[in-house]
Amino acid sequence: MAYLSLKNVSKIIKHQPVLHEINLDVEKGEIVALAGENGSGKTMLCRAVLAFIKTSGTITLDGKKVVFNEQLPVSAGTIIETPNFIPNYTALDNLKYLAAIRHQIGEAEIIEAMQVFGLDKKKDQKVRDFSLGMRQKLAIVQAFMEKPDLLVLDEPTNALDAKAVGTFINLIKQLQKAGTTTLFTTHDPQLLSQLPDRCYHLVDGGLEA
Ligand SMILES: Nc1ncnc2c1ncn2[C@@H]1O[C@H](COP(=O)(O)OP(=O)(O)OP(=O)(O)O)[C@@H](O)[C@H]1O
Repeated sequence: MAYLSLKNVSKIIKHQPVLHEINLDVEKGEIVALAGENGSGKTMLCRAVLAFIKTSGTITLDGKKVVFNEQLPVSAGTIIETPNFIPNYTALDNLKYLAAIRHQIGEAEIIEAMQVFGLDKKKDQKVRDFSLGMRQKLAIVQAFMEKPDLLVLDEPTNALDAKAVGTFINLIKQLQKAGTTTLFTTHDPQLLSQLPDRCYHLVDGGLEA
């Protein structure tokens, strides 16, 4: 069985099908991209995999069922839409606050993760003074800093400059070598051509290879 498996996953909101009979298998360590027009269902699909929304059909991770609103069977790092940080906290304190939920990593590991985008130099700056791109980099750092088994990243390179997109591509490929599985959405043709092992298009809630 595939590491991440979706079987006939559908979601209807207000009589409108937003996900339609989605079947998708992702092997452990694969990098899979979801592309598609605005409103085609990419974010919904990410939310379904993360158990944030109730769907019909079956989603499994590592052979275990994903159940709405319950803890996922594997560790997951996520970016879903606009990253939410506490504006009056520094970048480092925001990450420490998040890391305190699982108690898996300490300050040294957090700062090491921040170094990927050079954010260690900005660690004592309050997030309210961060640019959009800096916030996005911080969102990527919070997603991978605990080295989760699965990354589900909704438009991870939004607001990133070309150099930072390159850094992101290298990062995800490095994590892949360590066994991380990544599902991400994007509108960025550069990212689509350079990063994923496989790419799917969503059209009106349906998946096309
Ligand atoms: N709370 C909601 N109530 C009703 N419809 C919703 C709700 N949230 C999302 N939708 C609808 O679900 C569909 C899929 O939305 P989704 O956010 O997954 O699109 P997307 O592919 O991520 O788009 P984008 O590229 O703009 O981020 C859209 O038609 C949207 O209007």
